[in-house]
Formats: sequence, structure tokens, C-alpha cells
Amino acid sequence: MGWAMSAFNEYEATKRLKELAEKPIDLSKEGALTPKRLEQMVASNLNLKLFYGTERVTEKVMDALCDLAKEAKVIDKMHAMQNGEIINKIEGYESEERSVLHTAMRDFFDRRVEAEAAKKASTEAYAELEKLKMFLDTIDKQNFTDIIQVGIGGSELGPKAIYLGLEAFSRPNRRAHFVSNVDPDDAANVLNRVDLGKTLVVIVSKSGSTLETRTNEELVRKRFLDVGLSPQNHIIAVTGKGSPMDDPKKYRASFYMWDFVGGRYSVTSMVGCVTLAFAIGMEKLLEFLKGAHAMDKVALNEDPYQNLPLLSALLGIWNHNFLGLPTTAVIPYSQAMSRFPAHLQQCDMESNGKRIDKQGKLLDHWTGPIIWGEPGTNGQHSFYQLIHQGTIPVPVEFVGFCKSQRGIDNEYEGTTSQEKLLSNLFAQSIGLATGKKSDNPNKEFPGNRPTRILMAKQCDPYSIGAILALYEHKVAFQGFVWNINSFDQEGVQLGKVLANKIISQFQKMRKGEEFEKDFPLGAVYLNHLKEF
Ligand SMILES: O=P(O)(O)OC[C@H]1O[C@](O)(CO)[C@@H](O)[C@@H]1O
Repeated sequence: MGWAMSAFNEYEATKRLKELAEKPIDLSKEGALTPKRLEQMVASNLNLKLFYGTERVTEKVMDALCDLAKEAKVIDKMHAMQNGEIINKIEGYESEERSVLHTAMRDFFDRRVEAEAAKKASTEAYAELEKLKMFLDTIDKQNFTDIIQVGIGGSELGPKAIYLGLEAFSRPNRRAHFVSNVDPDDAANVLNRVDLGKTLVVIVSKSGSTLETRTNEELVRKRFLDVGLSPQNHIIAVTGKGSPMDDPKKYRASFYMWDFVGGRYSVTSMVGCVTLAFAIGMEKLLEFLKGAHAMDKVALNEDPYQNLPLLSALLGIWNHNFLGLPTTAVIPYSQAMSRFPAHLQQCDMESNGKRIDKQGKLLDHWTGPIIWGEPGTNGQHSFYQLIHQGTIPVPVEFVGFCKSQRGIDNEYEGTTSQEKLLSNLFAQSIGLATGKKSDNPNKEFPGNRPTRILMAKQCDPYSIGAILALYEHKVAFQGFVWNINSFDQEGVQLGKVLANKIISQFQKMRKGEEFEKDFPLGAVYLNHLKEF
């Protein structure tokens, strides 16, 4: 691997942005943040509004960012992705060589992508959805009340984030639970709170070989047997065609996904749909898929101001690559969206946590930011001290909803809870921009800390589908600009290989056999275990 000037650093727009970043706007200066500026810097799609006047951008910066998108041909690359071209690859090196077609999992409402690969994928996805409808019709005739999804990474994070986001829309007496960690207490806690006789279990693993999921499946199967129930009547599978889990006789039903849908992009495939449909019903699941599909079409819009995923991606690149801010906080002012930042950690960091470009060259610039976040207002009582007065400015992507989901509220001291929630959201964004001068350095707020606010009317199936897809495409657009492969995850392999070495040592240690020489580093820890 040799060093060479990356495509990103060769763009004319990059050179202009570097110059502009030498003297960026200071939002804390008197008169910098005005109502006029806030009014002008609003973009909207699908009844979502993105307020970006509290970002440290000027018209010149925005123009250069739009030119960067053009130079990087990001819309052509988005078309290529949605058409099913083989974009998951590293030229000149062994790599996955796959298409990336999570958009096909929801492309059956209106415009269908005509390209053969995409059309075939959406046809197959629709067939799985039809199969799911029929399966749930049989389930509805029995008294199942709970579903446990067993899976990890993309087989849990996204499905759980969206389930919690839409739990308010659940059918009566329908609950979902999630088991992911190989920590046996994770499964035990869930198994202890359901009536197994009324519980379905969906084992989700695209590869069908993930150790945590295989281990948890066996633990769950044993639990059903221990209470005299047949696992066959309760356990269903979601896996890749031909995976080790593709064994329909082992399961009550099997649903499929394909290698062209990455785990972290698989919420709208059967990976998320089985549990979501069980909990909220097919009608609301289809609303969720419609929202995602609508955003897929928005993502093809050439004009960044009419393309919220692209606009978000460009603002993030400005903060990260040009203002030099290493992390990004995603803070939903919605308790229902409490696990959405965790999903985005995988979606963004497993996609763009890369150090080489698509030609295998080491990069001379930053790629994916560190993503983190918790709901507001809770974060205000936790990490906002650092966000306001710390030494590392943190760009914040706020997500807010005008209305609560359940409509249960109370007027206290002249405002409702929802109004108090929104007041805090808007105040934080303004305060982080303007700051507050003080003669007492301990009470001074530097301000000039970039944020933006994505607003929707309500955290409902359609809006959440649109927001999910917005972030999927934001990640993809950033990868397109950086010329990296956002769709494989070689970085997770080394840990698995070393863990398997130590697992083998555990096996020998249990049998009283010599194990130190196999992996001396691991042996040190194992030998210390005996001393506890
Ligand atoms: O669905 P599977 O194949 O069990 O994989 C689970 C997760 O493990 C990874 O392969 C590696 O973390 C993720 O990309 C994936 O979402």
C-alpha cells in the first residue's frame, strides 16, 4: 500500500473548503446568528425540516460543499448503488464484490428501479413480505403475545431501535424483546419475563454463523425443552440463503435476506420486518417501508438543498474534515428513539471506519467520525457540560418531533411536557451557537459550536422510515465523497479470530490439558482467572 494524494484532497472544492476553513464564521459574534439566518437555512423533504443555520457555514462554504458533491459524482454513485451495480469492492484486491441493495427491500410501492439486479432483488424482497403476511395470519389465530429477537449487530441494533421508536404503535398485547449479547444474563433476563408458551423466537443471522447468536439459539432451545415445549413450534429463522441456518426443518418458518444487504442496512429486510410486523402489524410496517422508500427517491435529487441525506452528509464533512471535529453526537429529543444513536454507531462507524480508498491506497485524510448520543433532555443532565464548555467541540445532530406519540401530556406551570421538551431542544441549539460572555471564566460559554435540527411532525412509522433512510444515505454519501468502500467490515475479523484462539484454550483448560503454548498472551489472562 503506497501513499498517494487521495481523490478527496485533489478536488478543487476541497482546496476551496480548506481555505474557507482557515477563517470560518463565528456564530458567537454579535449579530452572527439572526432570525433571518435561521429562516433562510432550512431545507425540507417529505414533511421533514432540516434547520442548519446553527452550523458554521456561509454561502461560500455551502457553494463549495455543493461543488464537492458534484466533483465526487455522488448522485451518479447513488444511482449506481440503487441500481444494484457491484460497488462493495476494493479494486485490485480480494473483497466482497457485491451490490448494495437495501433500497430494493422497500422498492415496491410506486417507481421501481428498472435495473435488472435491483428489480430482481425487490421482487424477491416482496415475496418474503408476502410470505410474512401469510405467516402472521396463522400466528394471529393463536395466542402469541411476545416475540424475542435473537441477533447481534445489524441483526439487533436497527430492529430494536425502530421497534422502540414505534412501540407506541404496537398492537394490543404484542411485545418484542431482544437478546444479543453472549453474556448469559442477557438471555436469562428476557426469558424470565415472558410466558414461553405464548412466545415466538426469531433467530436472526445473515451469515448464520455468528457465535453469539448460535450460542443464544442453543440456550433458548434448551429453555423451551426444559419447560416441556417444542422449539419447533416457537422458533423461526431469518438468514441468508444457503447459510448454515438455512435449514427450514429446524424452524417453524424461515425468512430470507441476501448478501447484497449489509447487516447495518438490513432493518427494512426480514431482519427487522418479522419482529416489527408481529408488534405493530403489517399496515404500519408498510407505512415504515413507504417512508424509507420515499427517502430513497429523495436521495437521487441532484440539488443538495432538495436532498436532506446529501445536505446532512456535506455538513458533516465540513465539521469533520474541515473544522477538524472528530466526533458527532446524534441526540433525539424523543425517549422512543433512545436506541437510534446506537444503531447509527454501527451504520456509520462500521461503514466509514476505514483507512484505505477503493483502490487500496492508504488515505491522507479523516474518514468516518466517532458517532455517539443519548436522548435529550436526559443528555442535558449528563454530558452537556462538555458539549458547552469542554475543550473538544462536538457537532450535534438534534432530532425532534412536534407532537408526542401517545398524546398523554399535562400542562404544568403554563406549558405541556412536549412544549418543555421542544423548548429545551431549540434552546440548546441556539445556546451552543451564541454562547454567553462572562467576566467569570467559569461561567463563560464559548459558543460557536455547530449543531443542526431535523424536525418531523411525529415519531410515526412513515417519518421513522424516512429518517432511517436519511441516515443510511448520509453515510453512503460521505463514503462516496471519501472514495471508500462503506459496505464491507473487514475490521471485525481480527477480534473474532483471537477470541476463537482463547475459546480453544478455555476448552483445553476445562479438560485439564496444556493450553499456554497455543496463545501465550491469552494464557496470562486465563491463568489469572483461577486467582479470583
Ligand atoms: O447477521 P449476522 O451474520 O449474524 O452478523 C451480525 C453482525 O456481525 C457483523 O457481521 C460484524 O459486526 C455485522 O456487520 C453484522 O450486522
